[in-house]
Amino acid sequence: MIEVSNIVKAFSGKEVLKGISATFQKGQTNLIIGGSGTGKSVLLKCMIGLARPDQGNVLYDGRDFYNSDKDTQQALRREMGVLFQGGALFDSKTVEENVRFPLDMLTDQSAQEKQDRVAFCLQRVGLEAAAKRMPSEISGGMKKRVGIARAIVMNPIYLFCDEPNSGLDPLTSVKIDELIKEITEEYQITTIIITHDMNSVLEIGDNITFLYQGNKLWEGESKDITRTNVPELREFLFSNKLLREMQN
Ligand SMILES: Nc1ncnc2c1ncn2[C@@H]1O[C@H](COP(=O)(O)OP(=O)(O)OP(=O)(O)O)[C@@H](O)[C@H]1O
Repeated sequence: MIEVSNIVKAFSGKEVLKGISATFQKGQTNLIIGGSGTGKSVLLKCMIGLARPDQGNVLYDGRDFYNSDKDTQQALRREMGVLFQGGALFDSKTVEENVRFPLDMLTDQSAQEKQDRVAFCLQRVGLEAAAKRMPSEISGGMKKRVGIARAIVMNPIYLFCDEPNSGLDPLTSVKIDELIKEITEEYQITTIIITHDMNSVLEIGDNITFLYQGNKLWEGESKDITRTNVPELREFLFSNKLLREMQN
């Protein structure tokens, strides 16, 4: 479980997060949604230690990230897997080298142990046959799968995904969503996903946090979201034609 409490963050005097509190449960896909520039990525950066909040705390199963010493922060970081927007693969490395990279950097595992773990993760995302290929030789959906395999290679307790569906066709998006949800449930990971994808909101939103101009305006499950009375959330949701038609 991750708890953020009263997170405030400003850049050059402009507050982009105005006191965000939320709880993200283990074994659930927790979505953060909201319009452009509303603070989703900054919140994610505050959670993973890439941007220090001006106020507030981030607790990882009770462990306070910003009030810990450097060694504890380092240990917590190793418990986090991150799927970056666009995949962030190394173009000059093969698929399996990309997945192995965190093991090379952060562990002293033997070559055999690493090979076994990489093979397991590639098999888990259905990419065992692509191990020797270069990122330039695989599709966008496959690249996301490589990113997921790399994000789970260290056996994370917490998984962060920044727009995992960006640039994918609807069918591939659904498959990526299903894979992230399966992995979350199978390994009981606390997963946080930033998304703009309405299908994800409806299909895998165990818990949804809606941000608007740096404030949290709504939190709940996907089954309740379309019945919301929050005007900003309604406007956000029903700018989507399909949802508008479902309403009628
Ligand atoms: N390093 C920074 N320096 C100054 N301003 C920043 C910085 N990072 C983010 N911001 C500002 O903070 C606000 C929130 O940005 P953020 O990237 O969190 O938005 P977002 O909700 O993730 O949007 P999008 O969906 O478009 O990615 C924006 O106004 C952005 O310009």
